Amino acid sequence: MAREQPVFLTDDVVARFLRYDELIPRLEEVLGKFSLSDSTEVVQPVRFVVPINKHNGYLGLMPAYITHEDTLCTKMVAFYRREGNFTLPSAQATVLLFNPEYGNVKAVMDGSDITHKRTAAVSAISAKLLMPAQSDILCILGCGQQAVSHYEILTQLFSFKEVNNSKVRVCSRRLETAERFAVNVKGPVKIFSSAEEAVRGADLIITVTNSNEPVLFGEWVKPGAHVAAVGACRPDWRELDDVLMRDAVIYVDSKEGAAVESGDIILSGAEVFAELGEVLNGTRPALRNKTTVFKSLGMGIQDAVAAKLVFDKWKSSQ
Ligand SMILES: NC(=O)C1=CN([C@@H]2O[C@H](COP(=O)(O)OP(=O)(O)OC[C@H]3O[C@@H](n4cnc5c(N)ncnc54)[C@H](O)[C@@H]3O)[C@@H](O)[C@H]2O)C=CC1
Ligand SMILES: O=C(O)C1=NCCCC1
Repeated sequence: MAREQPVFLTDDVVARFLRYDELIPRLEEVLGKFSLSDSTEVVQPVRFVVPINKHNGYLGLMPAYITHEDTLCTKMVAFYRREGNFTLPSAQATVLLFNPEYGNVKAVMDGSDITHKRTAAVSAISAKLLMPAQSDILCILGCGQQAVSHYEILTQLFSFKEVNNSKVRVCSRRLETAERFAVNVKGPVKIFSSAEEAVRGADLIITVTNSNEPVLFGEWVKPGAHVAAVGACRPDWRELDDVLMRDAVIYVDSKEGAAVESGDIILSGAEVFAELGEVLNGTRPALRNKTTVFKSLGMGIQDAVAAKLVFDKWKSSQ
């Protein structure tokens, strides 16, 4: 039998088929299974990272196999720490979806939309479980690609109050990035030039910066608030200071990943309380009344469920 050639799904096709309402339950299911102590269902090594020193970047390889869906997948993502007017986004991702029985590639997909949506969706799951029951104010630090997807899903799922003519506070290192963000998103934002002013009083704080030093300080954070910290994905990078890491209850996506990749965890010496998946599968509690941090690093299984969803929907549309 002749082998079928892989299909290439461009970013706009992926974006058309990837919907948050279908993605979120699949992420919840796979994260829950990943965090079961005897899980053999979900196989995912810690990301393998190759430094690209000459260009201040990294290439991350993110394979995963999910038995219950029979999904074999890997994402390759190159990411860069740089500021200024580069023509391309600071992360470039490609996803390969395999036929698990024979190992041939079924689909090659642009991984940008998958990366933006699955990361924001996982932060939204953390917010659903861990932010205060009455959460009025959302603050986003960083105004790049991830800030846009986080704004989209968080304002869709939760109703933040109109405070000073704005539901969402944002602050970025450069004012022009924040202004571009405000034009791009569909909805009101209030731009702050001081991160401290943006953060004080917020119930839900998202850090989506490419900083390698703290941008969020425990002293500014309202007791009981929830922080989803998405940047600082290298062992020597920080977004959060030691005070916040010491005082908050810390959740992560993967304990194994956090111990190797998260500068906020490694350098602060903070203890991890639980994986988000343990809350989802009922083995650890969601301490919503405390100040909580969800340290997100990104996982291959998140890309795998998203890629399978896209491929199945694309296939049935043919
Ligand atoms: N946890 C996860 O699953 C994932 C994490 N990431 C990480 O999330 C971060 C954001 O990703 P993108 O939005 O794609 O990057 P981006 O390069 O599009 O945006 C980064 C933003 O951070 C801002 N920034 C830098 N330093 C700042 C500071 N001190 N205060 C306020 N803003 C500051 C920049 O001005 C820029 O607006 C990156 O670190 C990336 O590596 C990306 C994908 C998945
Ligand atoms: O999970 C991902 O995808 C990424 N994580 C950290 C760095 C950029 C991409």
